[in-house]
Amino acid sequence: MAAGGNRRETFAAGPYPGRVSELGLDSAPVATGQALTDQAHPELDLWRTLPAKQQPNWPDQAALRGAYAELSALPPLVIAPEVRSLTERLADVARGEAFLLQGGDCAETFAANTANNIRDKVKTLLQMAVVLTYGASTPVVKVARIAGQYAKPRSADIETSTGLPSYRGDAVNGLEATLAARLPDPYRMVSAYHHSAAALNLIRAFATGGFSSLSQVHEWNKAFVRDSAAGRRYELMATDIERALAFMAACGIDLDRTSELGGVELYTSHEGLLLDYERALTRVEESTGQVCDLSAHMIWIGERTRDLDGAHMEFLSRVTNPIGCKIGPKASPDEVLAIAERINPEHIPGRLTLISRMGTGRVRDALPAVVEKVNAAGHPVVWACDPMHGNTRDVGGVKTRHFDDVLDEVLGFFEVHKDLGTHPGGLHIELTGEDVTECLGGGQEIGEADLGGRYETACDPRLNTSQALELAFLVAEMLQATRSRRAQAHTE
Ligand SMILES: O=C[C@H](O)[C@H](O)COP(=O)(O)O
Ligand SMILES: C=C(OP(=O)(O)O)C(=O)O
Ligand SMILES: [Mn+2]
Repeated sequence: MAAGGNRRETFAAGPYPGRVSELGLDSAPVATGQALTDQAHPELDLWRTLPAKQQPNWPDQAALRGAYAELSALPPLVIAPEVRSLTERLADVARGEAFLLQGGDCAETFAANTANNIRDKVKTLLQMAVVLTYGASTPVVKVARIAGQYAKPRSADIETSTGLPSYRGDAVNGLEATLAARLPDPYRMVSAYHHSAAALNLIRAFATGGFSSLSQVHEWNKAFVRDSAAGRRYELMATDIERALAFMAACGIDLDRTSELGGVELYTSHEGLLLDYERALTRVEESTGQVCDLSAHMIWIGERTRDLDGAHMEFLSRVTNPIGCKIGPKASPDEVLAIAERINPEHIPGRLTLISRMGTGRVRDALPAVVEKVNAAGHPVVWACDPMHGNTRDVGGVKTRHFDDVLDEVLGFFEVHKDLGTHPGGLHIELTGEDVTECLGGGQEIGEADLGGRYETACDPRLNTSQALELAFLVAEMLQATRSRRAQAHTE
């Protein structure tokens, strides 16, 4: 590929108007902190020559270069061996030997990046994971949307209600409804890095301390089942889990030791939207030469930026992290196969997770052809279901989702995989550990009139703790059914 030649071309689109050379991308040595291009790895900057959707219009290009230089010099947030171990875990999912649980905020904010919020989110995710582990009788790979989910793609550049530029995540601009707050500031990417580092520090402590031991997480689940009307429906399964744990303890398994490694494995993820941020935190491992985006373990490409000839696909195809790609109802089977070929030409199991987000009305008719096509080509993908983004609705100007729609899309996803004999590999959920009132329904029967109570999201409506746990219990039942069907087929 004529990398050098391409970089001198005029940008077709994207955040940098003018020629690359005018920005000093191809001349200044990296060490000065002025360059945006790594002279040793020009292929990692090829994306700059392609149209990049959903990038902020940074008003100050010098500030962008400054922020980029600062980020490039900072230590990575995660390390390459962790990234590789997540790929291995996801390979287990692709083989049908594990289940993926990915969840967290739609948009993290700096203000909500507090110890309690982080604790409660991690707690909810771990509680869901224990229930799902029981349902699936396989390990659950836990990946949080946390410590970096600070950039948002938006439908409109201008917010209708205020006439202001849309909020694009705390890494870009502020949520406050003033023109000054909504102006993109590249140094917010540096703040996002520091907030991510602080969150990760706490998450790592939670993961290794007694906080996340199996018996502790089960105690929380017992409290949910005992103390809430929504939880009481799941008493039977909670009792079964209790029995299973008692059996393990009787066998001498220490439930307070969270794993052989002495800690629960919790990985981080976010949408790889801001390519300058992702590029600045992409590093080449000295010992292996492996290129990793060390801003998180897993990075996903959104529904709005997954164009095959776009900058996101170009850049993220070059990092070796596990990559997710959102697949909406309009994606054709050929297009999805092309995405698989592009991201994972070597068919590495665990490298690619296809996250369908079709909507409850479409999943049953749109997903089968996609799964069949990718499967027939022998791609070892993880099939995950995001039952949130295809089910957003407007109720009196408030964005919400109904629990029944969320559940029905998951049900449809399981039905499709059952019919095709493929593994319904995972769930991708927007959730919080707080008792918010952003999604309708669930055992608490949140109604339209309740939405105003605690509607706190900076972007999309999230399941609250109770709704998230209910979903886990219901999906665990679906997984149990899948398991007994498999066992039956085995004996026939
Ligand atoms: O999280 C996903 C998208 O950023 C979000 O759904 C876009 O929302 P919008 O349609 O309000 O811009
Ligand atoms: C933007 C998101 O989803 P999608 O790309 O599927 O719309 C998201 O996951 O927050
Ligand atoms: Mn969202």
